[in-house]
Amino acid sequence: MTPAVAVTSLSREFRSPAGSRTALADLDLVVEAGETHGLLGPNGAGKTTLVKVLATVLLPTGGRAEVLGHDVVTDARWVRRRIGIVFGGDGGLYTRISARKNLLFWASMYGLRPQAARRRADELLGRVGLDGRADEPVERFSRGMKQRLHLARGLVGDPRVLFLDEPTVGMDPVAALEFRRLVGELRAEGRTVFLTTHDMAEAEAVCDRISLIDGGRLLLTERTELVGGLLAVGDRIDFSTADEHVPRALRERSDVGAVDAQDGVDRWRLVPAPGGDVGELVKVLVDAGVTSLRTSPPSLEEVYLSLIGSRGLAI
Ligand SMILES: Nc1ncnc2c1ncn2[C@@H]1O[C@H](COP(=O)(O)OP(=O)(O)OP(=O)(O)O)[C@@H](O)[C@H]1O
Repeated sequence: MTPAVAVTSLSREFRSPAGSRTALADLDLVVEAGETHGLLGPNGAGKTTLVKVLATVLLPTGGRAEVLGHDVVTDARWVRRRIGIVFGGDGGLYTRISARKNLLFWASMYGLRPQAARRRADELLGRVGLDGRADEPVERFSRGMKQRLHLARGLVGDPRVLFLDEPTVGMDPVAALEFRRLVGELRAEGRTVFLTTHDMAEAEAVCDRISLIDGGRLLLTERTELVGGLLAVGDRIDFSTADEHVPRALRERSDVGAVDAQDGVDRWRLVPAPGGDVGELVKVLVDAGVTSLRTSPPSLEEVYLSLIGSRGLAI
């Protein structure tokens, strides 16, 4: 099947009198059709630039990018008709008019007749939970409500591929949860969702695969559930004990990397040292009388911090 996104040796330089800056450097990436793919990376990594190139908003300076098998430069019109774009902020929304009128306007831009446009607007307003405020000017909306309207706008053209740049910034936890449900629905409808996020829990919850980029280069692409296995350390072991000698004694062992107190009464987390045998450590813990043992692979956040580390602060 033709991939939703295929990027080959893609580069993008920004030139200015002060010098040139490489936002994307020789990037290769494939996003399969129907996949929900998350793009992670520190500030300035090139995430927005990549999404803009794929969405035909920005021209690449080298390499090639295709959406659904069509070149984003030479076939930009074809691509535009099949994608939806959701960028955060106020841009792209007409704030003096209502949410409904915004959607009707965008529906007319996609060539929908008035009746079909009204139906689409109603359906989308309900889908993003704005039906109760549909006729208020957007300038009265909170940031999260504007973000939800952006989402609705991105869906007006019934896109096969949806690009979302930081889609849940400004959403409250309930709206963010609703957003995850919505992404699940879009996925079930066979749409491809390509999203950038700084929210690791969100990426873990909604993405089939994750790509990590830094300095305009691709560091890795992996299935979300396998990302934890990329760290050359064993599973974490969570346990409960009221006996403070237990964590202290564990820290003395050469096969233990760290033992840290966790949220909750008498909860601890043991991280094995590289090469530490998780099975052996579990036995040690059982013999020490701990309770509520649970092992889990390293989280996406741990992998991210381990791979990107303090580079995330050096833009
Ligand atoms: N219009 C522009 N002119 C000059 N440099 C730019 C422009 N847009 C982006 N850049 C530079 O390109 C690099 C990548 O920026 P980009 O916005 O793609 O990063 P990002 O990964 O989306 O970051 P963030 O997580 O902060 O949103 C940065 O160094 C940025 O300063």
